[in-house]
Parts: sequence; structure tokens; C-alpha cells
Amino acid sequence: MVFGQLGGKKVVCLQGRFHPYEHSMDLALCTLPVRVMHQLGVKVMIVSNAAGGINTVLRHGDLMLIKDHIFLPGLAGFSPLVGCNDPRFGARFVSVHDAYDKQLRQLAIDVGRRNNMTLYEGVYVMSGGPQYESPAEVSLFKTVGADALGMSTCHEVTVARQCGIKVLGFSLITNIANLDADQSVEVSHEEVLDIAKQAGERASRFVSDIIQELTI
Ligand SMILES: O=P(O)(O)O[C@@H]1C[C@H](O)[C@@H](CO)O1
Ligand code: HPA
Repeated sequence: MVFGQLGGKKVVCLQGRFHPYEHSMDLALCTLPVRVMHQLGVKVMIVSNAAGGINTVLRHGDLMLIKDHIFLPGLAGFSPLVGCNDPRFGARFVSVHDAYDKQLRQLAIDVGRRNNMTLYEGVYVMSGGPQYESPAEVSLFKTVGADALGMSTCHEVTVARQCGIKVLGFSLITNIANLDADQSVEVSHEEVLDIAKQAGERASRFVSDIIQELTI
């Protein structure tokens, strides 16, 4: 965690995250930093990820504002909320009908517009990874309404919402997910890192502009 100030606000920044595939799908462990942030008094969490584009409007390097998510591991019983519930962090049963805060999304759209950024809004789906998805799996996700896919974020957002932290999220499209086995190309983590590196400065300027304008 890196602590600082930005636009007159106290900010804590995670230098990385724990992915479920790195920790045997122990999602409670992976989301510990979110609980620590809650205990520190954090009110808003801005989360980002690298993702494969499913919606054909998305291109390499695009930013997609996350409107909603499909938490596939969560639906399969791998939720960070299973087990004993500690009421200091919120209720046993949590509603995620408003996982990505509408006001914050509007602020991001306004900031993006002012900076002439093309910003899409869409649904992020989290798969378990670490293997990239087959074309048939990507087609399945497209059918159920996903626009971009990755291997993180939903478990962290679920815990944040349990704790009452408001969330803004966006995906950086680092590759185009394969939809057809006959036309498919290899997805590589090097490509993901390369596109993420190229977009890093633009994305961090966008986030810091949003933070400057936060009124929460
Ligand atoms: O932490 P994120 O979701 O940004 O990382 C993505 C998903 C995998 O960990 C990795 C695949 O290249 O990038
Ligand atoms: N699938 C899953 N995770 C990812 C992808 C992808 O295509 N790209 C970046 N992270």
C-alpha cells in the first residue's frame, strides 16, 4: 500500500492485487486488502484491470467503464463472503444491484468527455483463470451479455460493497478475445503487459482527474 494525497484527498494505492488463481481460489484471503482499506476509512475504491474485449466495438487500448459484472467463480460458490461473517464488515447477505456506483460512473463519463476520451460502458465477466478462455467459452460469455473478460476484480468489488465502499471500475482492453476457433489467435500475457504499459500514463491521468473531482 502506498499512502499519499491527491487533489486534497487522502489516497491509498495498492501496488498489486492477489488473484484467486495464485492462492488456490481462497477469495477471502485475496480480498484482505479491501477489508484493511475499509478499516482505514476508505469510502471509494477505484479498481482497474486488464481484460480481453468481447464486444466487437472494443479495440486494443480502449478503456471500458464497468457498468456491471458477472462473477463466475462467485456463482460457482467461490465467493469471498462464504464462511463466518464478521459484522464489522457488513451484512451476511449482500446486495450487489448497484455494484458500480451510478454517480461515480457519470463523473468518469464527464471527465472522459472533457478529455476527448472514447469511453465505453459494459459488463465485465470474471473467469477463474489462469488459462485464457477458449473461443467457445468466450462465445458463451458473449451470449450472456459480457463485453469484456478477465480474472480479477469481482471478488474485490463484492467485499467493497459488503463494507459499504462505493466502487468505480474500468477495464483496459489489452487483447481481443477469440470467438471463433477457426480464426483464433494466441493470447499472451506479454501482449497484455505491453498494451497495459502503453496505456498506463493515460489511464493514471484519467484516474487522478476523477479523484480531483470526487465530492464524496
Ligand atoms: O489483475 P488483472 O485482472 O488486471 O490481470 C489480468 C488477468 C490476469 O491476471 C492477467 C492475464 O494476462 O492479466
Ligand atoms: N482473458 C482473461 N483475462 C485477461 C484477458 C483475457 O482475454 N486479457 C487480459 N486479462
